[in-house]
This record gives sequence, C-alpha cells and structure tokens, in this order.
Amino acid sequence: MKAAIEVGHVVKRYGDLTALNDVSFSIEQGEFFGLLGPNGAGKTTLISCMAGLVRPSSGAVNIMGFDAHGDYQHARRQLGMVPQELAFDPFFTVRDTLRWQSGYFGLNKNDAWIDELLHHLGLSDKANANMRQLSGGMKRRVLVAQALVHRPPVMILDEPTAGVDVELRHTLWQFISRLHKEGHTIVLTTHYLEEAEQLCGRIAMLKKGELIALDRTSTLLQQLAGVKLSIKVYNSMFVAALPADVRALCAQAQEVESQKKLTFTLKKAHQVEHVLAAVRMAGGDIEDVAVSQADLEEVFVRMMQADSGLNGLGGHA
Ligand SMILES: Nc1ncnc2c1ncn2[C@@H]1O[C@H](COP(=O)(O)OP(=O)(O)OP(=O)(O)O)[C@@H](O)[C@H]1O
Repeated sequence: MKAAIEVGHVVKRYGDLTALNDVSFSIEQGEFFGLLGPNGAGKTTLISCMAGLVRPSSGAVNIMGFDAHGDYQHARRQLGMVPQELAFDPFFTVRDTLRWQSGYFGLNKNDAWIDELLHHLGLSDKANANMRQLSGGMKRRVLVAQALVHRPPVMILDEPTAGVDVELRHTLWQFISRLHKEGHTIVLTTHYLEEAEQLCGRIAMLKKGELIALDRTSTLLQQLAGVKLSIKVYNSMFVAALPADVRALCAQAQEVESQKKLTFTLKKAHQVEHVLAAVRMAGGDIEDVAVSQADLEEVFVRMMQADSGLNGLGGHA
C-alpha cells in the first residue's frame, strides 16, 4: 500500500535560514500522526510543503503517491488542510463558503455532504449566517468543514484547537476521531501535548528544522520518560556537589518561595532511591518528595532542552 504522505529529504531555505534540514519520513494510510516542536521548529513550513503551498529548496513530498508540486492538482485533491489562520470572505454565508470550496474541486452538487458536515460540526443553524457574524470558534469549525468538502483521504490540521474553548475542542476531536476510525489519515500539529498523547499513534518531533525523534507515542513515552521525581529542598548549595550522572537527570530547577524545587526525569523507578541518596550525600536538606509518571510534556521539554540539565541554572540558591 502506498504511503499517505512521503517526505523525502526535504530542505527548505529562506535566505540564510534553513527552516527544514533534510527531513525524511513517511506516514502510512490510516495513521493519526502528530507533529510537535517549539515555535519556529518548522512544523508549518513542513505541512505547507505537504499541501503544495511552499516549494522545498530540495527534496519532495508525495501525497498518496502524487508529487505535492509536480502533480499539484492530484495531490491537492487527496488532502484537506485546516490552516492556523482564519481567512474567509466576510460577506459569504457559511453555506456559500463551502459551496465555493466545493466548486474549486469541481464538485457542483455537494449539498448533501455539506449538510452532513454542518450537522457534525454543530453548524446547521449557522448555514445562512454571514462569516463575519460568527465567533472565532465557529469560524474554526467552518475551516474544518472547508477542508473536508471534497472528502479527502488525508487531513492535515495545523494547531486546530489553538485558542479554542473546551467545548469546541471536544466537538472537534470527536469528529476528527470519527474520521480517523472511518479510515482517514490525520496529521496534527499542536502545542497541546495532552492532545497528541491521547490521539496520536506516532509522533515526530522537529527542532530547528531537524527531525529529532519519530516513534510510536507509547514507545517515545516509555523510552524517554518513565518516572518524574520532584523534591523540595531548603538549601540548594549542595547541587554543585551532586555527581554528574544525577545532575544530568535533572530536567528542571526552579525557585518556589525561597525553596528550591528540583525535578528529575528518570527512566526506571529504582533510580528514585539513587537520586535521593545522592542528594542526601551531597548535604541536601529534603523537605518534600513527590513521584509521578512522566508525560509527553516532560519528554518534549527534555528533548527540546537536550543537555541543559542543571547547566545554566547554576545550582545555587
Ligand atoms: N516566508 C518565510 N520567510 C522567511 N522565513 C520564514 C518564512 N516562513 C517561515 N520562516 C522561518 O522558518 C522557521 C520555521 O517556521 P515555521 O513557521 O515553519 O515554524 P513552526 O514550527 O510552525 O512555528 P510555530 O509553532 O510558531 O507556528 C522560522 O524561523 C520562521 O521564522
């Protein structure tokens, strides 16, 4: 079976800036795939390459076997894209907006499907409202409907729930999950790691234009996370005396009301005792200890701040 999306050695340069540096991976049909990375990592550039909106400096993207640039018409038909930006003709009604988009794909009798989309996105009673009369959240629902008017097998969502209220987020995810169950391939960029953790089967992480991790969500969590150990200490002068292996496990050190809170990300539970013993040996006066399962947020922060550990935090109170 051909891949839903094949990204092959994609490089994108803007002048001196390399926004994407030799990125390669493929997404199978039917996957729910997450693309994560901090601001400026290259996520939007990459999905714009997928949608044929940005031309790679070198390399290529294929959508269901069609070159996103060389065969734009065919590739675009396979793809529904929900962009970050809200951009509509304010004088169009919701229905006109969706009819216009259908016409772009040569679909002139698409009202039955448009009605279905409006229904599932809770927009039926807004069908004849002008776009400018809609709230931001409603406009975002129309963006989703617009991406789906031509029933594309592959759907790309660029931070679809940014700034959206809880209810809409819930409605959207219910609908997107349904599409996924029906066999659609879904690619999602998000800053809400919780969403990615719950929804995505695999996750790719981008950092400064490079692909730094790509794995099943569960594997990524197992391999890189594990246990989170937080300790509160009165006196943190001891930090400098901690052995290097323990310092390297420290993901975060912060001041909380004249106390120091150190957070360690550990792969195995038995390391908890090792860290606590090292803190005591170094003269740390432990006030409180909390152990919990690490989540994707920690994996992400850790990977993005790779080798930071206690460096730069000085280890002083
Ligand atoms: N048209 C452009 N011209 C010049 N530089 C650009 C252009 N588009 C993006 N960039 C730069 O490329 C880099 C990657 O940007 P991109 O928008 O892809 O990141 P992102 O991961 O989507 O970030 P965010 O989470 O903030 O949306 C950034 O440094 C950005 O400033």
